[in-house]
Amino acid sequence: MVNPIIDVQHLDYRYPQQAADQLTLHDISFTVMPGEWVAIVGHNGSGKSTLAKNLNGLLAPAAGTIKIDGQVLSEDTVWDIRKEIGMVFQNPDNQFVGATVEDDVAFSLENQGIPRPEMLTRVKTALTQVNMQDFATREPARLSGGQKQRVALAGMIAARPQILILDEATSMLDPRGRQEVLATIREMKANSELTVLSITHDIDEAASANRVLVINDGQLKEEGTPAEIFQHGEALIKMGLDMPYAERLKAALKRQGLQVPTNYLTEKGMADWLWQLRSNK
Ligand SMILES: Nc1ncnc2c1ncn2[C@@H]1O[C@H](COP(=O)(O)OP(=O)(O)OP(=O)(O)O)[C@@H](O)[C@H]1O
Repeated sequence: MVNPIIDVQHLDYRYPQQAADQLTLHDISFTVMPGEWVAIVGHNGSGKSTLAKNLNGLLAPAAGTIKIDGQVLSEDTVWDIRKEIGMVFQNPDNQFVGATVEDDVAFSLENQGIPRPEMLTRVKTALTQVNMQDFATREPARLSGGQKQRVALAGMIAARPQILILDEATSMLDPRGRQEVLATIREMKANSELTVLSITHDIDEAASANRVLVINDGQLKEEGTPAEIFQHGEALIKMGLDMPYAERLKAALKRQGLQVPTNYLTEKGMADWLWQLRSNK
């Protein structure tokens, strides 16, 4: 039997300045299987980043347990567990440690004791995958927000963690840049049993997941496939997601009296359905 790689049970979290009866995360339980891609959505301030920081021990729960790859997260295991988790934040500024882009991407590899020739290959490949190969000798601080996010992602690609947590990690990229990064992550998943947890407002990123968790007011409110979650239409906006174009089109056609498919369709799926409708006339 395969065990979950992430197992969260009855997690409560409170920030130090919060009163004893206040919680930022309340009774959150979920599991993620190895190789799964899970998106976490929810409106601003619902507790998604707080959850991500609990998962790699940056914050310590008030109650509940977190198991990563079978190990209970505690003061004793946190350093081992962090080696398995790569995290990319919305604002990667605080994550840069190297004087140049390539030094920065190499940093975690040096810590892992990877031999230099392999390190150089991995750094180069990772920078090429995120389209930053021409910036290898630049200073990370001088890059744009989107470029910084690409470099932070390259660091994770090179380090090859078992679990990749993306906290709004594509938010500063333009739509094409986001698609490129998502394609890179899909490729990484195809080549290894990478588990991805992505916190996002981006509908395409959420649609790339196998499963979506909806967090509201610090609680896990819903869980389902992207198709199940996207059927909520207008309620998606309350969940912190933008409604996909195909769903907006469906809603508009429905208002015109057309019987539209109830299952979730991509833009291509919607276009195919419209073609079929037209040829059946
Ligand atoms: N360091 C902190 N100290 C105290 N409260 C905090 C701290 N960081 C976040 N919070 C509060 O905890 C709640 C959850 O914040 P969190 O950043 O986890 O939400 P989020 O869902 O990730 O939001 P966003 O989508 O805006 O990133 C918010 O009310 C926030 O104000």
